[in-house]
Amino acid sequence: MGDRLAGSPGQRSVESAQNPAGRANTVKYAVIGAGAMGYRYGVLLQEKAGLSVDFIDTWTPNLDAVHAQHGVYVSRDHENRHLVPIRLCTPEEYTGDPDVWIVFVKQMQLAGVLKRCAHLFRPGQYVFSAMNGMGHVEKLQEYFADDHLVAGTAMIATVLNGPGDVDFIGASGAGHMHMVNRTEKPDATTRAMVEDFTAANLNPVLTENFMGTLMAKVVFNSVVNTLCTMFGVTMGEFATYPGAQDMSRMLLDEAYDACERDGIQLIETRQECVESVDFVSRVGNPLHYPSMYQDFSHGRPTEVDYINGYIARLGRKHDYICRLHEFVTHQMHLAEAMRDLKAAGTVEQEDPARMGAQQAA
Ligand SMILES: CC(C)(CO)[C@@H](O)C(=O)[O-]
Repeated sequence: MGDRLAGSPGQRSVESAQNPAGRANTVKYAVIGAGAMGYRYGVLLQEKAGLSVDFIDTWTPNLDAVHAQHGVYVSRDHENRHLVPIRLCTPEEYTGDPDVWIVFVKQMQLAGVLKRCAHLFRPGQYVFSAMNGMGHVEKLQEYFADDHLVAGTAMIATVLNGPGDVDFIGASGAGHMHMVNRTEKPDATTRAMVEDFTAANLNPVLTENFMGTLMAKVVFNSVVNTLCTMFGVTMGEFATYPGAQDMSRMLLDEAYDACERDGIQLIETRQECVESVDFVSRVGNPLHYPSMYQDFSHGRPTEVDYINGYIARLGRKHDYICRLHEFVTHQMHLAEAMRDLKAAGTVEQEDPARMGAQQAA
């Protein structure tokens, strides 16, 4: 274990020692992006796997809250809210040299955050990210070589209640994730990460199909994230609609057609994906509002361009027009635009009295 990060040029050697959880493992992690998923990965690696984890963030209210309360408040399914001490600072304040960076930043903020962290990146360090959507890999490649880049997906629901306050949705050990090397060739460090993520109860599955793994999650999110957000419903509420599976199948078929034209072999069949959307919505996370809804309801831009929009662009690349995904992308942007107009007071709020008068007329 001690030499698992040593070996090839530019790689580092990590001393073998027992960590507090009694495992022979001294990999140091640092999380960039202390939001919902960043907290979930970092806190679980720290608490369950007993590993050293630092957190870096750029959102001042989050930094202020964590410093004032000396940690992050963690709940599970809205219960058992307790304080977990963590080390959190800005990229400019950070002086550590982790072995593996874990990156969870919103797609549209990633380039700026990586630029602020650039002085911290050193040869030999690995990067891992399981962000929603597609667009992050190219940005990470600007700083990390392909043989030090591990991507992934997380079927793990988490909500940031506010600065320094996170809610892990689902029972301990519920949910799972996939990991895949950019080179599609797992190495010793990747296997060590799998071991750490397993100890952290994140249930990782290692694959050797880069695009097929990442796109399987993008197509999943292209259904539940976008539809739940547009209609302001939980995943469970969506699944109760009798036409939910038909809608899933329509969006998924088009997404699979685009992927196939690009030579991407998804790790799930179309039918498995329809069933996965249904199962995760109905059984896995019925009470969860997907992360896109959390952005939308807090007045932030959504990641739709990196999910449905990405699928649509993939199709266009092969002269295949994903009409549903293009339309849904527009609808989501329309919803964002109308939300912003209402917030700015330039669109009349619904007036029940006026509505009644119109109906009577
Ligand atoms: C839908 C989801 C819960 C799947 O893990 C997650 O991707 C999310 O909230 O965006």
